[in-house]
Amino acid sequence: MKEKKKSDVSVLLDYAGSHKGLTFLGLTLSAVSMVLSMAPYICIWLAARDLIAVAPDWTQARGVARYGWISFAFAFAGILLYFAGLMCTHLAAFRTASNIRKQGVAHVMKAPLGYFDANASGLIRGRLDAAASDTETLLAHNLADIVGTIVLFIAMVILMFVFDWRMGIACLLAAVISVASMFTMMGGKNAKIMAEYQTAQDRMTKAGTEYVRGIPVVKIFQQTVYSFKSFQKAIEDYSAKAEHYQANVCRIPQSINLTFTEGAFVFLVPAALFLAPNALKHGTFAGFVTDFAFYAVFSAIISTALARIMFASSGVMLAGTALGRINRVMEAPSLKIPAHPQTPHSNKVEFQDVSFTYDGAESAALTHVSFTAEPGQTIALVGPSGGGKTTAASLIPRFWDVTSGSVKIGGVDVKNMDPHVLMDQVAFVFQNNRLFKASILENVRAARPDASREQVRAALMAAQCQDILNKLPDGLDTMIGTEGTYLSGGEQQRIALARAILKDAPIVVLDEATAFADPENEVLIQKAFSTLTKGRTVIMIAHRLSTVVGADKIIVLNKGCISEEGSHNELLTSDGLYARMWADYNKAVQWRISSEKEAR
Ligand SMILES: Nc1ncnc2c1ncn2[C@@H]1O[C@H](COP(=O)(O)OP(=O)(O)OP(=O)(O)O)[C@@H](O)[C@H]1O
Repeated sequence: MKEKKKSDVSVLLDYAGSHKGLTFLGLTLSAVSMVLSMAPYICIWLAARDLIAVAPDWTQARGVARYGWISFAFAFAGILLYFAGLMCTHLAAFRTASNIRKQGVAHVMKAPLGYFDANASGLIRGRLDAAASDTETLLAHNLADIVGTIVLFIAMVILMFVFDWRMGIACLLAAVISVASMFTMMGGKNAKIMAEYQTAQDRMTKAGTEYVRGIPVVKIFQQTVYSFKSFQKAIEDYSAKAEHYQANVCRIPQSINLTFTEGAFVFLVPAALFLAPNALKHGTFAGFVTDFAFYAVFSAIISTALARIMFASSGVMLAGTALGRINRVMEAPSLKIPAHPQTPHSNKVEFQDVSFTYDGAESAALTHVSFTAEPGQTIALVGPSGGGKTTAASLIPRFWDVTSGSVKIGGVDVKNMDPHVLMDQVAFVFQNNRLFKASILENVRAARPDASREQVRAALMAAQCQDILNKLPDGLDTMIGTEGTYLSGGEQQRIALARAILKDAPIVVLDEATAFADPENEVLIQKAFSTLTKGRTVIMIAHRLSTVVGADKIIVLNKGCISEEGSHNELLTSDGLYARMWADYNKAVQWRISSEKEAR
């Protein structure tokens, strides 16, 4: 049997968990308060009827004051229940929104790290935050208003038809036209247009963020916003989608709605005139006027109710698109966790016939790559740009999972290891070191939260960071990135090396990027490297060939394949790609030395 598709609201209510009942309680209270809110209108009508009946001797109308009190009591009770209902729906809405945020973050945490390359964490957070707040409005206000108004409508229809079904129809006709015009805005083609409009808004926000990030480049090259084609296109696209949405979805229904909401009694006067002769024949003029007053008063409630529905229905649409955004976060792929994790027997790292293609890429980034790093060995990955070095290194911590073949640590496929054990086994130092806006202590301690201050200090010393600590005002407790405390690229890298040293993992994956370091920094970084790599299995991505001369094995990756492998001397003898790269590298070094000499 085909499974019935759940409505957006019930999917959202599932996020409320144990607070779902509170939402229903809030909705019930809101519905009851709406029914009670009709009482003052009925009392006004009853008072008007009594007054008209005894006119012009008003003193005869003894019940009027009583109606006033009853009306007050019902209005007061209605307001109290409405507030109690709102308290319930608000509590449930806050919990639902926080559950959405928590579940979204928890789900994304299970995604492979590579997922964050294509989905910036800021964007995911922004998407979740905005979607959660949109649902908050629906669950806290809109839903209660919709349920309450529907109940109010039903009660009104019953009441009106009990009095005079013809006047009832006249009264409701305007309402039906209004509601029908509004419903044409929802669902089908219009929901698609609304979703496109929201997506265009998302895209513009994303492109705006990229533009702000790229402002330095724009300024340096004296460009204008128009040089940021994607941002310009996103703005134009958003503007077109917004106009399309206004023109095709909103304009006509909202005009009809406004006309009939404000003029809910347009059909009432003709109906009254039509029914007047017969009514006057069987009753008094006073009775006829009173009945007309009843419907005139109720048409005012219809206007209020319609305005409420109109406001609330936009909340439903907004929540529908918000749910779409939440679903996109929830669709993030999860890292497959083994049911029976295996423990590695050693620190050997093996690539066995590994091929890997990025999602959506036309060609493979790695093809049939096999190599082994024995425990304690240093393996250098070298090769032209785009050869696959970073990709190969990223497969060890499961940034991505191999397309075919296997990556093993100590004889166990990384896919069969407990992810926590995998992370404990391997320390990473990437080019983009990602220091947080926090103290140096906290930055280094991120690798091992239970480490003492002394252990952190020792790791910093081993990573040659003495000079950094000496020059900073608060030493270990200096906040990085605030009040002018900024570190150079080389200094940041040494802090990141301290973090890896503190982690004390038996396997180290290192993206050696000293290109931006000055000679002094470079010497210190090299010393920190040798401390970090001593006695460990090291996979090193090398950009500068001087650092790989001492490696146990050099793997030359070109266009995703291993084109050569061996020690430095072996590769020079075989006179292939590596030998050419080495010659080029030496030429570049010679050129630098001679230009520096000339400059002096
Ligand atoms: N996230 C990604 N999505 C799709 N393709 C990618 C992605 N990252 C890298 N690639 C592609 O995979 C191939 C290998 O890239 P990789 O970054 O591993 O090379 P590399 O040898 O580390 O290069 P470099 O020395 O310039 O850092 C390249 O063709 C690259 O365009």
